[in-house]
Amino acid sequence: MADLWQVQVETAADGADGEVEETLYWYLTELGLPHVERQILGERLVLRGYLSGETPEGVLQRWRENVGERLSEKAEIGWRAAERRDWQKSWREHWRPIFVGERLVIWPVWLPDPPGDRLVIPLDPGMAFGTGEHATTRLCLRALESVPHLGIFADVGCGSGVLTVAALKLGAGRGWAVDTDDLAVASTRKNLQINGLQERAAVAHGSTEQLSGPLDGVVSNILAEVIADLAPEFRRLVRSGGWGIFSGLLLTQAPRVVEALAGQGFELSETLSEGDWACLVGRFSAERFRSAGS
Ligand SMILES: C[S@@+](CC[C@H](N)C(=O)[O-])C[C@H]1O[C@@H](n2cnc3c(N)ncnc32)[C@H](O)[C@@H]1O
Repeated sequence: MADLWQVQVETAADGADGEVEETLYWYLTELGLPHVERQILGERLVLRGYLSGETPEGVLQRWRENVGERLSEKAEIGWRAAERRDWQKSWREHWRPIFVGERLVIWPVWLPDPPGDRLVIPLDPGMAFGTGEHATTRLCLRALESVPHLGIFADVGCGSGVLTVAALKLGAGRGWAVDTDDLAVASTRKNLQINGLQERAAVAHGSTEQLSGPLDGVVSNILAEVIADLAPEFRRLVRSGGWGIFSGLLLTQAPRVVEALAGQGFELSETLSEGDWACLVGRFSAERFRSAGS
């Protein structure tokens, strides 16, 4: 078994085809790649990421067929066995500080001298998703900045823990972080420790079944279908008037997810977007939920 798989997608670098790049990022995220490196080599754009070596090669083959159905003419797709140290080296070379919203900066923990005029989130995400490189993470961070009272919250699908750490630094009192992936749970614990916040958040393996309310709010950056399926759970957990921030979805998927959430009393106040990605921001209202008879 390979230590890791290095997955690489190559396409024309020509900017007119930004849509191809967006689509490729989407497919890479769906495959579960936590970080995607982007390099321009001459006329070619190369997107590269690393996946657990436990991923069966058949999964990669099926994935290539799916991508090929839409992009066979435009992208070359390949993978090879790689070692953990390849990933560590390339990751440290490529990941840069990421400035988000008005107040935050995500700072690779191994770099010196973070800026003094921002709330710094030193992070070592390891193999977990949540470096700030992906638009959906940045959208959730921007949305968190805008919530006046974060209170007690849950981060469902915490990945590296970046949203949990940010919410606590932005003034939340306490947090719960859950994820179905062991690597993410370990990464969130590590990042809470790096930030000295381990006493203010509880981390558990699993999903919403690990949580009980009432919470002041929930943030969840997963995938459109998962958020729609979890809508009744979010309602169960969040108090009336509490906030909700949901991402991991494309703008085209937003209406379906909004409908599922609205059925649980969620009132959308804003849809943030970056490229094709969307983030839903709103509150859970008691009235509509009760009148729906649930
Ligand atoms: C896109 S990443 C988000 C990571 C981080 N919160 C961020 O915003 O960058 C989604 C995470 O959700 C986790 N996940 C997927 N389905 C889940 C579920 N049903 N319940 C909890 N976590 C889930 C994945 O393991 C992954 O770590």
